[in-house]
Amino acid sequence: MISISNASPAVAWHHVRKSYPDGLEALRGIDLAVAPDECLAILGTSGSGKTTLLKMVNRLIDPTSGDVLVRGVPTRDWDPIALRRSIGYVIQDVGLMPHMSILKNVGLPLRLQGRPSQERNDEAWERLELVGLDPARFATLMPHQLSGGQRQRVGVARALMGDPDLILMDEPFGALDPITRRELQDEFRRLCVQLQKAVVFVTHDIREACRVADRLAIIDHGKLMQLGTPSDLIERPANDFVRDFFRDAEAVVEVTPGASE
Ligand SMILES: Nc1ncnc2c1ncn2[C@@H]1O[C@H](COP(=O)(O)OP(=O)(O)OP(=O)(O)O)[C@@H](O)[C@H]1O
Repeated sequence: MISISNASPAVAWHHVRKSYPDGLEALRGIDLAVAPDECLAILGTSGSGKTTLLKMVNRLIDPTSGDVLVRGVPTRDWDPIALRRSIGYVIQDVGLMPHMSILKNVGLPLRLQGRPSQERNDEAWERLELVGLDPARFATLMPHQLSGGQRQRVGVARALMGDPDLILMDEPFGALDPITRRELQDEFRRLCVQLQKAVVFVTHDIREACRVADRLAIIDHGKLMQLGTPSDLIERPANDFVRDFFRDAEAVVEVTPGASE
């Protein structure tokens, strides 16, 4: 599924460093690239710099030095609003507008682009179908009438509005029970294969990363420890940190789409 060699990256981090004003070095020289049809998981322990890395893509955070390129253009040359509107973004608590129907919530990105309501509603209807929510039932419901898993699907539907070629997700399945979480992970994996978009997602759950992503970037204390497919990392860990991360590798391999390829 990955075509890294013959396609320019959807996102690339070049020598990226980030120091916060209190002196903390959150990222210490990251080089990483995501192919246009690749799902990359950024994995690491709490505080390792995952979210900082992700938020640089849509310019919620700028690097202290180095470059982040989106579609070949450094983020500092992108207008932040135009950049954000061109990228789908899914966050853990989804952030739905409580007083808007599900259809209107999903249609919001197109509303911000000033697109007519019929067009917004038609596309939102299609996106709900795509994420497995029957629009005839869900379109008119309000967010509080949905379960956590259903709200998460709405978040994914909204991120797909306008057909972005790049989607960012920060712990998208974090707040769900294990069964719903697994179901959504599998469905999201199917969507990734079907839609062939660049997806970058942050998680600290190794099983989730192996289940959903093509490649994993393991970071620790702001440094890239290893980048590779799940089977690369399991079979050839670059160091003890990565080996420890995969301590229960046998169980991980069982759930790994790429591990047996
Ligand atoms: N605005 C800030 N000011 C100072 N330090 C910050 C700021 N934002 C993040 N940090 C620090 O940078 C480091 C990396 O944070 P980041 O949120 O990227 O980690 P993470 O890997 O996503 O963690 P988690 O899994 O717990 O969300 C942490 O030590 C954090 O405290």
